[in-house]
Amino acid sequence: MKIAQSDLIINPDGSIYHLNLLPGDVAETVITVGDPDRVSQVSKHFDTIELKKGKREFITHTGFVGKKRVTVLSTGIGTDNIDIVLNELDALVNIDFNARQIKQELTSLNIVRIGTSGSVQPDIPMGTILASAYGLGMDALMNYYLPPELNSNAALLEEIKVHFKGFQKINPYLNAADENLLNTIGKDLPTGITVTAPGFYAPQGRLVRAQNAVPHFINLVSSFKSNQYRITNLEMETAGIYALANVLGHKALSINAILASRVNFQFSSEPDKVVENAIKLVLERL
Ligand SMILES: O=P(O)(O)O[C@H]1O[C@H](CO)[C@@H](O)[C@H]1O
Ligand SMILES: O=c1cc[nH]c(=O)[nH]1
Repeated sequence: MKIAQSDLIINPDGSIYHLNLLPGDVAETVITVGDPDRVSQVSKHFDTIELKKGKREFITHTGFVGKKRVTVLSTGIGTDNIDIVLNELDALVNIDFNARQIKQELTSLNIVRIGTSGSVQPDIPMGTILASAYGLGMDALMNYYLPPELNSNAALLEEIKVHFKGFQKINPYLNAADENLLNTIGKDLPTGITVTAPGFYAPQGRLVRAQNAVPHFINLVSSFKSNQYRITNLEMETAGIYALANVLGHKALSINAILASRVNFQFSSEPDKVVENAIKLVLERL
């Protein structure tokens, strides 16, 4: 079946609508970062850079790290952007743009997010590099997709729903990291469940001037425990990446540079250093 022009939008130069990339511009290993300025912080470590493209907040550099072709791409903030990035990355490798049809042979991308995040556990201090074993979405993205069959954990999600039962406005979704990426790039790192929030302030329990509808949000989040699992940190993209990667058959891992300690009410005085550590760790382990 042909995919409609309104559903898969291809620019006059043959590039995909938002990412502004041509099929072939994307490597099979894709690093995503939220901040567009972080793209060159990553690609400055590449041995060669073959292309730099961008549109809006979606900046892409593709090049080589040793013999491995790697793309680094900024997503901007939030799972609404993740919807665009994951669908357009998938289309670039799995749709024939001329025929507007799904290819016979599908490509599974390795997608590694390098993001910043806030810890909700006292033993995970600022400066920690943490791998997300699970992404727990508190946003609405996955209300619009059929859930993935792989890498979900229905029993753990049920326990989480019971824990958050007083907070009826959300329909949380839970997806696991790719096991192989977790055991290689995430090797020996602290792990946990990463909560993906639909905002930075009240949706992550911050109080500035507007009053919070969920006043003890950090306590609620940090007190969840089930066997070896607990919620470790808060950010704004991981759960969407894990869920859509699983829906579309890609492999994903999120690496978090912990900049805030929400239990100690502190924010890092050297955020760039922490992010640089996370970038180097990921590139060494690709
Ligand atoms: O540093 P990045 O990757 O943008 O990630 C975190 O930082 C942003 C909020 O400041 C959100 O995108 C959050 O997920
Ligand atoms: O606390 C934090 C820090 C970085 N990014 C977030 O989304 N939250």
